[in-house]
Amino acid sequence: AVQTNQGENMNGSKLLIAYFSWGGNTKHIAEKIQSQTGGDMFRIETLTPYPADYNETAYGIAKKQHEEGTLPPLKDNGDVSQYDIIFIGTPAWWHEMAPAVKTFITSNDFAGKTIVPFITHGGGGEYTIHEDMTKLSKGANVLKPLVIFGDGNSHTDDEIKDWLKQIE
Ligand SMILES: Cc1cc2nc3c(=O)[nH]c(=O)nc-3n(C[C@H](O)[C@H](O)[C@H](O)COP(=O)(O)O)c2cc1C
Repeated sequence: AVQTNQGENMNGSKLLIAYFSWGGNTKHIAEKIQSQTGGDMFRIETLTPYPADYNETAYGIAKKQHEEGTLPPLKDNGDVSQYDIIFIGTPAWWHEMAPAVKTFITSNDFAGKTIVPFITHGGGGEYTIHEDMTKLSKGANVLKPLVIFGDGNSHTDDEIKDWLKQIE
């Protein structure tokens, strides 16, 4: 569900921070972005939750979904219609965005909107997630992603501040 804050700033644009997070890293970064922008928050969650066990999730379900290109159903597809700028956060899962994020993007209309990706990873970096989001979100302007290893470090707040300059 959408948590409403002021939701509006950055020259009157309405901001949404949508993210998927299994282990908490991407959630942590989403919260940092929220505290600097005041955007509304939306947590992307699959209808069937992933198991808490790493191997079961990573090598079982997520790997299979990656190989088969599955779009897992979500608890709530969200609604981006009232927003101008949508931050989309994902962990790198098997060299791409998490399947739930694909479902979120393909079940919303991003035409004419701005997407600002943020990615957390375990050492592999951003892969082709920027290009993949551009292809999936037909008609959106997809800006430069923020790319964070794990849940960040003591420079992360400054990095977010610099990265946000592209939308000011
Ligand atoms: C299913 C799964 C697949 C992953 N695949 C990759 C990968 O391909 N490359 C990488 O650098 N890290 C990979 N990781 C590590 C995560 O991207 C990293 O820990 C991320 O920060 C997790 O975000 P979260 O805590 O919000 O879920 C994977 C983790 C999981 C659970």
